[in-house]
This record gives sequence, C-alpha cells and structure tokens, in this order.
Amino acid sequence: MSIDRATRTQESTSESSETAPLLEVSDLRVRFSRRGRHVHAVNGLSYRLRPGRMLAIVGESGSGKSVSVRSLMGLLPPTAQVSGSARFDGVELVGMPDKQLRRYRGADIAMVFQDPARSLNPTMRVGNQITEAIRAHSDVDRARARERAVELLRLVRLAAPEQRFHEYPHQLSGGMRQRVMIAIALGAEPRLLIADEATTSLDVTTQAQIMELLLDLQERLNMAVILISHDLGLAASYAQDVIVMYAGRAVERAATADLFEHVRMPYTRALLGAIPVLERQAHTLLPVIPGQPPDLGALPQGCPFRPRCSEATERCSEEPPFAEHEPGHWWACWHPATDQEEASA
Ligand SMILES: Nc1ncnc2c1ncn2[C@@H]1O[C@H](COP(=O)(O)OP(=O)(O)OP(=O)(O)O)[C@@H](O)[C@H]1O
Repeated sequence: MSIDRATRTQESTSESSETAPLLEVSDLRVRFSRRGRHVHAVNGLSYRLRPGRMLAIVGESGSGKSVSVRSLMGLLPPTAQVSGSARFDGVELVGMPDKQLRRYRGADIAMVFQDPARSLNPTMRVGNQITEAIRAHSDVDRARARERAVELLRLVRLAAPEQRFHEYPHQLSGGMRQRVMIAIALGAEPRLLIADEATTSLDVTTQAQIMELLLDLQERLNMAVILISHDLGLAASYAQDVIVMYAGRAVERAATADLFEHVRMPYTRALLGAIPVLERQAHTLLPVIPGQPPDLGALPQGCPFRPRCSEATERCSEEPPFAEHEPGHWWACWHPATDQEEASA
C-alpha cells in the first residue's frame, strides 16, 4: 500500500502536536431509541483533531462513522440521544440548541456528501448556488460574492470557471459536481471540512484528483478535514491519522504510517489482509470479512469482533479497553498482533 505521503506527513506530527486541537471529541455516544429498542450507534468515541490535519474514520458499513460526525452538526433525527462531549475551538457542541448550532453548520464546519447530484439544486445555476452560500455566511454584496464564487471555482480547479458559473448541475460531470459541492462548502471558509464518502461514487482517477484537491486546500487554508470512508487505501494515502471503527466504537487509532506498518487489532489486520496486494496500489473498497458486523441493538458480551475473530479466546468475553498501548497508538484487543507476526503474515 502506498503510504509515502502518510510517512511524510507523520514526520510533522510532533511539531503539530504543539497546536491546540480544533475539535476534541470525548466519550461521544449516540443511541437511537424506538419502541423500547435501543441501537447504540456510537459507543464512547474519543479523538482530537488539529488545524491543517486530515483524520480518516474507516470501517465497514454500519460501524457508526456517519452518525458520529452528523451528531456533531445536529444532523440526526430526534430519536437520537447524543451524550459525551465534542468541543469545537473550545465550545461544546453536544447539547447546543439547534438555533445556535446552525451558526456553526455550513460555516465553521462544512460537510460534503457522497451524492453531489442530490445535494445540488438542479434548477439553479451552479454559480448562483455558490454565491448564495457565500452570502449566507458573510456580509458581502452580490458583485463581490460572484467574484469570490468564480475564485472558488478556480480554487477547486474547475476548468473554464467563468463559463461553468452559468451552467446547471446536469451540464457537469460527477467529478465537476463534486468540485462545485466543495466550492460551496468552502464558500463559508470553514475551519473543519467533513467529507463523508465524498469521492465514493467517482471513478478512481477523478477520486484521486478530488483527494489531491482536498489535501491541497487543507494545507493552504490550514483547514482540518475528517474523511469518512470505506476505503482503507484512500485513508492510507491521504490522511495523517486513522481511526478504525467497529460496532460503533474505535478499535484502533494511530498516525497513518504507524497504523499500517504496525497493525495491532485483528479487525484492522483482517481488513488489510483481505485486500490482494496488487489492488492495494489502487484505492479499494473495504473487503468482505467473513461473518456479519453485530446487531447494534443486541451487542454480544465482551469484544464486539469476537464472533468473527480468528484470535478470540475466553478472555474476549470481557470487553478489552481502548487504550494507548504504544505512544500515539491506541487499540482495544486482548490479543494484539506483534511486529514479528506482521512480518510473517
Ligand atoms: N435514524 C436512525 N435510526 C435508527 N438507527 C440508525 C439511524 N441512523 C443510523 N442508525 C444506526 O446507526 C448505525 C451506524 O450508522 P452509520 O450510518 O453511522 O454507519 P456508517 O459506518 O457510516 O455506515 P455507511 O457507510 O453504511 O453509512 C447503523 O447501523 C444503524 O443501525
């Protein structure tokens, strides 16, 4: 797997660890309750994110990735009960009234989703959609907002931005629409951009271009980025830190190069091991691991990965704590892999 970039960026870890975190999530929990049934979608998630860094949250479908970030933005249905803490620039988001939260949503914190075709207004020229986003968050006149919209289209590397400004979403390709969505998100000059499977529906070449763009913007604007993805290859190539989620909880977390070079958790190892070596060069979707993730409404006792884990023993009926076992490297497992095992795998 290509981790050159991760290795390079990891070198700056100690330097950036001096910077105060922009986002500090502690023991975040989300529970959906309906007719007496409780679904624990997020179970005690904690992480810190500094400006100018990209954190990837990866895991199989249903592991709680999207719910965890949507809960920060107040984008969950009323059946969701959110607890714990998420401090953005020192301000607590959990429990903040929606009216107040709206000031952050789309402004300081912006989100880009998987499906730009659905997120864009089909009846409105793309330039006007960006102009509106700019004016919604800053006090500029229409002419200045239009200039800024063209600048943003140029920033997201859309060819012929003046011409594209006047086009409708259906006149653009999927990759171009995703660039427009990013331009809209950037219109408010967010300090945190959350990309939720934002490149999943794109072909591999366009996906790489969009990711390069995000990386460039992150560095130039000192923006923090959370990348939600099924795609381990994508995480390895672009993010500086990775959290692997399983059954609503973080099961392994480390700087990217550390995680991929010293995999500890059997679940992460299974995810990596199931990717054929040749395909690791390309960005591949998460492979299928035998068995199913557990029902979040009826979690097994102990480690939630136990029923699918080749290393499981009696001890795993007790839940392993998620702890920092090596500097900067966290995992939740009684039987972590060693470097020797990794080398012979
Ligand atoms: N509105 C809801 N009501 C009840 N349960 C929900 C609701 N939304 C999500 N969930 C539960 O939360 C779990 C986690 O969902 P989430 O969308 O965060 O997973 P994910 O890891 O992002 O997966 P995917 O990539 O498929 O979106 C789901 O398995 C589902 O059981």
